[in-house]
Amino acid sequence: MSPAAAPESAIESTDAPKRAYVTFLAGNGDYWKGVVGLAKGLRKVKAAYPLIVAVLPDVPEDHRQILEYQGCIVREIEPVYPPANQTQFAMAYYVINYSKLRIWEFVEYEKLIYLDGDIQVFENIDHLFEMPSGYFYAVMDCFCEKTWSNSPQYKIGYCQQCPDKVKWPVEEMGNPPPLYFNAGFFVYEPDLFTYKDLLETCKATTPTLFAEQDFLNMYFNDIYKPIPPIYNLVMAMLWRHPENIDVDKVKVVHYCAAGSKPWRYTGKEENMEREDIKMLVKKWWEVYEDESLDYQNVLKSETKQETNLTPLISVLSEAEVVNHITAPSAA
Ligand SMILES: O=c1ccn([C@@H]2O[C@H](COP(=O)(O)OP(=O)(O)O[C@H]3O[C@H](CO)[C@H](O)[C@H](O)[C@H]3O)[C@@H](O)[C@H]2O)c(=O)[nH]1
Ligand SMILES: O[C@H]1[C@H](O)[C@@H](O)[C@H](O)[C@@H](O)[C@H]1O
Ligand SMILES: [Mn+2]
Repeated sequence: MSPAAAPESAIESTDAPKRAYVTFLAGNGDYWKGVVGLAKGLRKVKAAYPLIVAVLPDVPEDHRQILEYQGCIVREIEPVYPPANQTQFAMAYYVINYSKLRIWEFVEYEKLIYLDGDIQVFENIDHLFEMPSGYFYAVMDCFCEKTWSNSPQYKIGYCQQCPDKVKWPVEEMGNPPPLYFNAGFFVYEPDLFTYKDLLETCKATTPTLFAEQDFLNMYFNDIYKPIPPIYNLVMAMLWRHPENIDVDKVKVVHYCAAGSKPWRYTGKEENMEREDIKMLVKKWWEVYEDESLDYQNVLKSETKQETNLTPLISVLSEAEVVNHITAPSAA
């Protein structure tokens, strides 16, 4: 059995709607470590669905092999570039993220949950697939960090996380901006019409500060439904809006604050010496380093269990009591 094929076969054996988790990987840097951590985290919480990694052509073969070894389904996607000579309006660092739009093409899946590679899942979130279809689900962002300093929200001191603290100046500026989500985590439905329309609309849209995140916010504004911050803890929430967060209830952590990526963490950057941050970085490392969560080790221990059960199963099936379905657990 090839390591990459197993998770898919696990769900092919049922009539359940096809679902998966999906992340995105670009370049030959160290983000693959985040993806390995994520694959192991999903396994730890016994996610029922596999992890697809949408990779750009510049991801080296040895990194792809590591991901397959971890049970991921690796799928190459073509890069998407925003209109030429307009890229100076978006942060260069974010430009590759437009390629994320390709994941609307994965129509053999009915519903997918997208997660950034710098996200970790600490509790099972399969139930999010059960939310009504027809919407785009994601967590509301926070506007208080310096990354937002060029935005009107930041200049006014307005944040949608506490809209009554500094009120939006309706008289001068009109209605407050629509709710805005962080695009590191979302629940969506792939669809070819939407896919083509996303690409065409993107071509005709001037890139802005947060690149595809701004674009997705604009595009899905009508069907956006906020979900609680426990499904994508944007780290700055811990010091900007502690009253909105109960860190013990958080299921999904997004290591997005400057200096917080666990595999690069030094503790030197602003806020990084906080106890809650240290604790979350430590929790990420515990998953990443846990060899019992390596896909190959999980396969081996499952095979062992099956071998132990074989005599009992064959007696039972002779009596036509059981149907022996050998579907390995997913992810
Ligand atoms: O060299 C890189 C850079 C990024 N990525 C992938 O792209 C994702 C997004 O990059 P970051 O996580 O570093 O970015 P942030 O979390 O700071 O960015 C946020 O804003 C971005 C705007 O482009 C995206 O919307 C992103 O999903 C959202 O979480 C990564 O997780 C990873 O999956 C790579 O694979 N290699
Ligand atoms: O996508 C960005 C990014 O993740 C930043 O680190 C964060 O400050 C923002 O709130 C977010 O919108
Ligand atoms: Mn991220």
